[in-house]
Amino acid sequence: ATSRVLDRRADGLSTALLLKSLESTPYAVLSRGVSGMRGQTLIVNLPGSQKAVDECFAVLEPVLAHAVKQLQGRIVEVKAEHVEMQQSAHCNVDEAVSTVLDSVTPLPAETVNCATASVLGRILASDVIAKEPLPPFRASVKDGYAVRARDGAGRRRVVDVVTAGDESSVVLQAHCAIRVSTGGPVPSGADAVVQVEDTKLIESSPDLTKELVIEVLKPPAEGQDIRPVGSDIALGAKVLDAGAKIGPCELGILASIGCSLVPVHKLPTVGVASTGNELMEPFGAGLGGAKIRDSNRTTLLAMLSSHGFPVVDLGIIPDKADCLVTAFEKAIKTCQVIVTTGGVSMGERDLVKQVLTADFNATLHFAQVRMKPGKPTSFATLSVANRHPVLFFGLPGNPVSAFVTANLYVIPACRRLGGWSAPRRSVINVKLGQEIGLDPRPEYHRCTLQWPSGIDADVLPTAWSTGSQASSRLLSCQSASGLLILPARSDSLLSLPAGHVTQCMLLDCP
Ligand SMILES: Nc1nc2c(c(=O)[nH]1)N[C@H]1C(S)=C(S)[C@@H](COP(=O)(O)OP(=O)(O)OC[C@H]3O[C@@H](n4cnc5c(N)ncnc54)[C@H](O)[C@@H]3O)O[C@H]1N2
Ligand code: MOO
Repeated sequence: ATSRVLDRRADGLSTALLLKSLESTPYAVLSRGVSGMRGQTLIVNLPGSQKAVDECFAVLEPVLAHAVKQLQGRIVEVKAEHVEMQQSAHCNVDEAVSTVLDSVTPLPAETVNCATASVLGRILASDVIAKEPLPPFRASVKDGYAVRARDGAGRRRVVDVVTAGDESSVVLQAHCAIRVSTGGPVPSGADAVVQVEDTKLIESSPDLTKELVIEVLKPPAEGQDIRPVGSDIALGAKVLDAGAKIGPCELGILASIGCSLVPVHKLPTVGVASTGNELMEPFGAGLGGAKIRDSNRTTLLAMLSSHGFPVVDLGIIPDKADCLVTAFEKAIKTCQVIVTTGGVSMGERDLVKQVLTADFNATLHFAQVRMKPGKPTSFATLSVANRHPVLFFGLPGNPVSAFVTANLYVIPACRRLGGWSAPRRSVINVKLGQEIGLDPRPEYHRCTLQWPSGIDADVLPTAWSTGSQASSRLLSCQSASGLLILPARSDSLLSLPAGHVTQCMLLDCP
């Protein structure tokens, strides 16, 4: 009977009540209770016995207030509660990175002309097949003489000279030789090249400008010092795999077979904004009042550019909801990734998450990570019609926290969008050069690395702390080549001793 009066069923609620009842009696499977809404009224069927009602009500009670707000359309409060719930759920760094990467798929491919635009660092979206062989002709490996192997050792008449870039019109006859140079074509009729060191000049022209007769000192083998057509790259061979990153050599391979148009994954455009009423432009006039210079935007724009991603400077956004809304609306039009710093912690002006969830209906995936620095790091995705979802990183305002979390989350996410199959930062083992005290949170401790000299494979790089690790002290990142991944302090582990082997995320290589 209840089903007939419901506008909308709430089967999750009925299932939760059923599971509770099943703890007491297997007959609960026979329950026909339903739940749902009619207008602004929540209707719930509870079981018959008083004991069962008590048990089921205990399940209902914690969600009742939230359900009523939802029914009454108090959307802002409902969203704030969602944010709060997600905030209270700390995740660890690995879970957070996985959450980010699991919600990102590579951007589609575009064809780029590498003769006119840079494709360095881009990821190939499909295999590259050679449409030309290399070498395109039989090429000599040596400076010497093209000969017929079956003529053996002995004297040869020099009938022509071919330098690299030239072709000979002469077809080589028995007991003749044609002078060839490294990389030049081997004339037809010849099946071996004898390097000049294995020959002796017997006779020159009277003016000494031409070689007339030489002697081959050792009998040549067929094919000797000749690179057959396609011996380096065969026609139709796969030269680069989909997923390969284009570096200098890959670019050279494309050049060597004349492949100018390459399908690569698009790069995300990353917008970077700083939020905070206290911020002023960094390189402007002198400071006044309680203002500070905005350094985060400079750091993050430089970091993203140095990783090859196109960036948009979204400026400084004041701590006002309508300013954030306007700035995000504009940024969403051009950026696949939006990075803000500041305004994600517990302050009354920390509005970023509320604006994203309440005004943009973004999905907030996490808002707290068990790490130092970077605890209030937030990640949300926004669905946009007919487009890749927009990724939103609300990084903490502290300059070190912003730097570390951008390295940990933003760079891998941008890489995955750009087609990287293994976008995480590289982690290696290092040996501590000094004792390092532990923080109550797992810490990403900035360090310099001293690389071992010599060839002892067992010697690890030695890591040295960059000093005070305060989240506000950007000097701790200066010259840092890695982040030591340190465990949280416990009663039994207050510090790690010098010589301890620990993991280190490398900052100055992939
Ligand atoms: N009650 C609590 N307060 C704070 C908590 C907490 O859990 N409970 N967490 C602390 C942690 S950890 C961090 S990290 C910060 C992050 O807070 P926000 O992301 O909200 O950042 P702001 O409060 O806006 O700024 C923090 C700090 O950084 C300076 N800042 C901000 N933007 C810039 C910039 N673009 N360039 C240079 N410096 C910047 C800002 O002036 C503040 O000093 O919250 C703690 N508080
Ligand atoms: O986590 Mo905060 O980033 O310590 O400073």
